[in-house]
Amino acid sequence: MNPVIETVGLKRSYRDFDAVKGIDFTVARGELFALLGTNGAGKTSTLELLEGQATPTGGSVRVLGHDPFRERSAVRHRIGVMLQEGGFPPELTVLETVRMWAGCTSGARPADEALDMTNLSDRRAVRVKQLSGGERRRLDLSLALLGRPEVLFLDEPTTGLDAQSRRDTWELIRELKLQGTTVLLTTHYLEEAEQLADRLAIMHQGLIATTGRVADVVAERPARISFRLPQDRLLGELPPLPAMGVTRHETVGGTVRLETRDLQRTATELLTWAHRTGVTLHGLDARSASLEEAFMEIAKGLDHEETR
Ligand SMILES: Nc1ncnc2c1ncn2[C@@H]1O[C@H](COP(=O)(O)OP(=O)(O)OP(=O)(O)O)[C@@H](O)[C@H]1O
Repeated sequence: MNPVIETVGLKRSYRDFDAVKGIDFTVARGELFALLGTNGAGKTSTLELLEGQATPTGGSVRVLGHDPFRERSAVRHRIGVMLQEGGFPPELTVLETVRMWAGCTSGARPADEALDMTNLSDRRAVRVKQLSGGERRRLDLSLALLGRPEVLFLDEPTTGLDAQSRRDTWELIRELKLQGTTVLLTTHYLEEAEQLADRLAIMHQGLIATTGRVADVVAERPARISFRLPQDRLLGELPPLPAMGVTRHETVGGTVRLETRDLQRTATELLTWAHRTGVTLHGLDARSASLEEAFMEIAKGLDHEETR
């Protein structure tokens, strides 16, 4: 089946600065794809190309089988866009804003329905300038949903939302997905990507550093074990670390940190040794890699490569 979104060698430059340096990805119908990345990685620049707000410097982008910039009229009414900054007239009320937007949207949902979806119904008479930052984000989302879009572009949709509103928004996004909406989302909240994304890409300095399902991206990273040995014990007393499956180790401020690709084996051997020798491992902690670690390592690792 044809992908709903497809980029091939996509590039975007601002004068002589290359913000997006050639990226390839596809998003299938009904999928939620998350674009993550460090500040300035090129997420918004990419999103704007997908939304048809700008034309690529190189490569190509197709949305619903069309060039979103040149064939804007074929795409515009089938997509919903939530920008980072909505920029609404500050004097209009919430309801007036939604009605105004609905007037420019073919087949729009009733204004009340759109406000209900983002829990803004009780703020309908409030002027936009009086809304809190989080309420304004929810108004942005209501407007993006007005035209019942097949494809939804969400640029940091939950920035500034409190924990409850964030979870409500996640629930709404899940419901939209269940109804078949394809979603492309950028976020700085790794938990958001873990909760929602079918697949994700981590961008760094204009390139995709890694992409795949959350589990696949995390599986590329080592698990970690940390503990403190009693003062009269040395790390050298443990069985040979490579034989325990340890791929890297360090001791920082008395805490031993081990990395392993086989958490069960390394943890078992460590605990067996501790039991046999009667050693207490203080502050013992063992955990699989998280998306956050994958993210940090990518940002750190690529910076090292660049400064080499
Ligand atoms: N209009 C512009 N002119 C010049 N440089 C720009 C312009 N817009 C963006 N940039 C630069 O392009 C790079 C990518 O910006 P972009 O906003 O796409 O990053 P981002 O990944 O969305 O960042 P953030 O997470 O901070 O929102 C940044 O270095 C930014 O300064």
